[in-house]
Amino acid sequence: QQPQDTPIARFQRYLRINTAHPRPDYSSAISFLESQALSINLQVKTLEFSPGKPVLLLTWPGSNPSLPSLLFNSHLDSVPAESSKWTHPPFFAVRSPDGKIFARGAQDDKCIGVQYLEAIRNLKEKNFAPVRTVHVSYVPDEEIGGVNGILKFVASEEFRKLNVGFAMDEGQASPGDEFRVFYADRSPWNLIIKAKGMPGHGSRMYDNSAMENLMKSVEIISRFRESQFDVVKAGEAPNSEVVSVNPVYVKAGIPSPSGFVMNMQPSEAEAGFNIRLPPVADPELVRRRIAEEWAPARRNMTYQVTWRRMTLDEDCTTTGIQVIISPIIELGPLRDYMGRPLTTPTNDSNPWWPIFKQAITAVGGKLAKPEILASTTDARYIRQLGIPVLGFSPMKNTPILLHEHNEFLEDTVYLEGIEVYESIIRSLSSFEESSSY
Ligand SMILES: CSCC[C@H](NC=O)C(=O)O
Ligand SMILES: [Zn+2]
Ligand SMILES: [Zn+2]
Repeated sequence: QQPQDTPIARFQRYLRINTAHPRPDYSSAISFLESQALSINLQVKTLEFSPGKPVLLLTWPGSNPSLPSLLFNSHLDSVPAESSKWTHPPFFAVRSPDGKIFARGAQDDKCIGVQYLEAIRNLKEKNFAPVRTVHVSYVPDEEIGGVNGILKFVASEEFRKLNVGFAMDEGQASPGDEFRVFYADRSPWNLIIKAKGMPGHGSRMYDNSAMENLMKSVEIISRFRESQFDVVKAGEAPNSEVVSVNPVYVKAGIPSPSGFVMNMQPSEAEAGFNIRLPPVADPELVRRRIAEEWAPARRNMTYQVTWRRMTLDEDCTTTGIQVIISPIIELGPLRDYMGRPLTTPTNDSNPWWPIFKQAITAVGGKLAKPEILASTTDARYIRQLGIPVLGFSPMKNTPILLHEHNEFLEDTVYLEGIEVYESIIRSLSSFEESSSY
C-alpha cells in the first residue's frame, strides 16, 4: 500500500480540503469523494439545486431494490477556523505522535463522510452484498442552515425516488466509553429585541431610556437562562432538554470618529440571542414569554423571532403578533409550528432501532441512553418527511470539540468508527422486512 492509500491518509486528504465558510471549496471536496466512490464502484451522481452548491449522491444498489433504501448523510461544509489560535494549521490535518489528527472538520463531520466510504470498501472486499439499496449523500451548507443544501435535496423529485426508509446523520463525540445516539435536534430561534427611548444628556438620571429598558430585559433573560441552567447543573435534565438562551450581540451607542459619543444616552439599543428549543418545550409559551416579559411594549420594546420552517421559503419571522410566512413547498404536514422539533422513536415501535442497537453491540460497542442533540443538524429536514433518522458519530473517549479551536480525532477512534459503520451498514441493509415505520 502506498502511504497515500491508507484509511488515515484518505481521511487526511479530505480534511485538507478547505470547506470552511464563508468560502467552502465544494468542488474539490466533491472531486475527492467522487474519485473515492468510483474506486469502489459506487454509482455517482452530482445534483445542483442551487448554483455552486452541489449535492453528491452515491449509490450501492441492493439485491431487492423494491425495499425502502438507507441513506447515510453528512455535510461537506465546516465552520471557520481562526488559524492563529490553533496549535497546528486547521487544514493541514497534522497527526501528532500520539495519534491525534488535528483539523477543522475532524469531528464535525468529515470523519463520518469518509468512514461511510471505508466501511463500504471493506464490506465489498468481504463480498458482502446488501439487500436494501444504500445511498450516501454529501450536502453543502449545513452550518448555515441547509436551505440551499439538504432542504432543496429532500424537497426534490430525485430524493422522493430514492424511497428512503431510514437515514443516519451526524451526532456528537462522547467523552465516555459509550457511543451516543440522537433522536431529535433542538430547534434554533434567533431573537432580536430592540428598545427605544428619548435620548438625553449623559449626566441625567431619567426613566425609560433605551439602554435602561434593554438592560432590564437582559437581566430578565439572564435570570431565565440561569433557571434553565440550574436544572442542568442539578442534574435534573441534560443540557439539550432545557430551553437555552445565549446573548450573541449587543448594539447601542452613537458612533463618533473616536469611538462613541460619551455624553449622550442613545435613543435605540438592541441585543441578539440564540435560543434553542427542545421538543418538550411549547413554542407558543416561549413566544409569549418573549412578548410579555423579555420585550414588552410597555417598556418601549419590540422583538423579532426568526426560526426556520421545514419548507423552501424564507425564514419565518414573528414580529409582535404577526407571523410572516410564505410557503413554497410543504414537506409534509405542518408539525413544526414555530420549529417544534420532530423525534425518531428509540423503541421497538421503530423497527430500525433494534437493528441499529444490535449492530453496535455486535462490534462490542455500548450505547448510551438516546439523547436529544443540543445543536441542530440536517436530520431535522429528513425527519420532516416522516423518515426516521438517528444522529450518530462513532467517537467515544473523545472530547467534544465541534466548532472549537484544535478540533481533533484520534486515529484509533477513527479506525474503530469504520468497523462500527461496517456493522451498521451490514445489519441495516440486510433487514428484509418491508414493514414500514
Ligand atoms: C440555524 S441552522 C444552524 C445549524 C447549526 N448546525 C451546527 O452547528 C447550528 O447552529 O446548530
Ligand atoms: Zn455538523
Ligand atoms: Zn457544526
